[in-house]
Amino acid sequence: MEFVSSWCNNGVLPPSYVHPSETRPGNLVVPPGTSIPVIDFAGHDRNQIIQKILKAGEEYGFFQVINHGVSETLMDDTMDVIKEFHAMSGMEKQRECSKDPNGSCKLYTSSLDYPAEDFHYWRDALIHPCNPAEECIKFWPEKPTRYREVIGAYSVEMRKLSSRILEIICEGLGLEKGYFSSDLSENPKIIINHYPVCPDPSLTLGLSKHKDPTVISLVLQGLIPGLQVLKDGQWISVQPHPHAFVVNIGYLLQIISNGKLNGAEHRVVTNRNAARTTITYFVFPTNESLIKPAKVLTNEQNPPLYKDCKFSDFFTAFLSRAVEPCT
Ligand SMILES: O=C(O)CCC(=O)C(=O)O
Ligand SMILES: [Fe+2]
Repeated sequence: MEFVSSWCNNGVLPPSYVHPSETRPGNLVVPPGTSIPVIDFAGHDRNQIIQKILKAGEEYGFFQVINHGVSETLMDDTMDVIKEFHAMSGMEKQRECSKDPNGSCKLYTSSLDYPAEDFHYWRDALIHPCNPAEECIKFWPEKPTRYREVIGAYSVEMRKLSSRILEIICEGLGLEKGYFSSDLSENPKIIINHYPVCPDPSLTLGLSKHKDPTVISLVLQGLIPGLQVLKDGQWISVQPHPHAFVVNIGYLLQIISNGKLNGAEHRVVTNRNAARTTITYFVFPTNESLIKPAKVLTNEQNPPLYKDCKFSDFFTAFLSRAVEPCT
């Protein structure tokens, strides 16, 4: 199993990457008009921001934030470092991701279960934990030389920004203060996706339709489009917005909000002219966390739509592609 980036320059899309006609993107032109809300954190008062986030979470399960307080220099440095990482040779990447005997840094191609796939995905990826920093960072890559410094600083900022967004959602949903600043957000992970230039984007995918198994996810997607969200049965593109973060309601928040917020399905299409590299901060709970609809959001008229379930069980069901775990 070789990384796509190691052989993609031969200009051929191997048959195992050609997806069936029902799931391949085909026509890559997505309908204009419906666009994912862009929320300006500096432009509104707190109540307006709460309302905008809740509305976007209900209607799209996605929104973008601008003027979020994260330094643009750090965002640019992060983009540079992740591109440099994926530009290294396969052997070098393997070596830099093998420092933990327990395998906490996972480098892979397509999905975590390549041998079981019917069709492969046009992407290489690295995922690793980022909290607590002092336990994780010593296993991260040391090449590119600034990896630990930059991704370490980036993780700190993502923890702050995700907590801020979750506090807003907490208040908007009427949950008790600090609901998410608990075991529900204690095990965040960084995932770095790389989608090389692809000879025929109409036939393949970078990532198939999925919901994230997270509370929320924060994506830095750079300037190359590729991320699409399923809205009312149609794929719409998440238009790149310089220095914005794309925020995505995960399936866990859909459960906790008892279906009020929508863990939206999304996918990634590839690009014929430009490679795309993205970094996502996944807000994950600890394995022992109990995932369940918040009590204040259920009553006789609104019975719980999901069963209580331990995060580790949810995740196992999710990986086995159970369509709606915890129902
Ligand atoms: O690369 C992207 O734009 C999104 C990646 C994503 O959806 C994921 O890693 O779950
Ligand atoms: Fe995702």
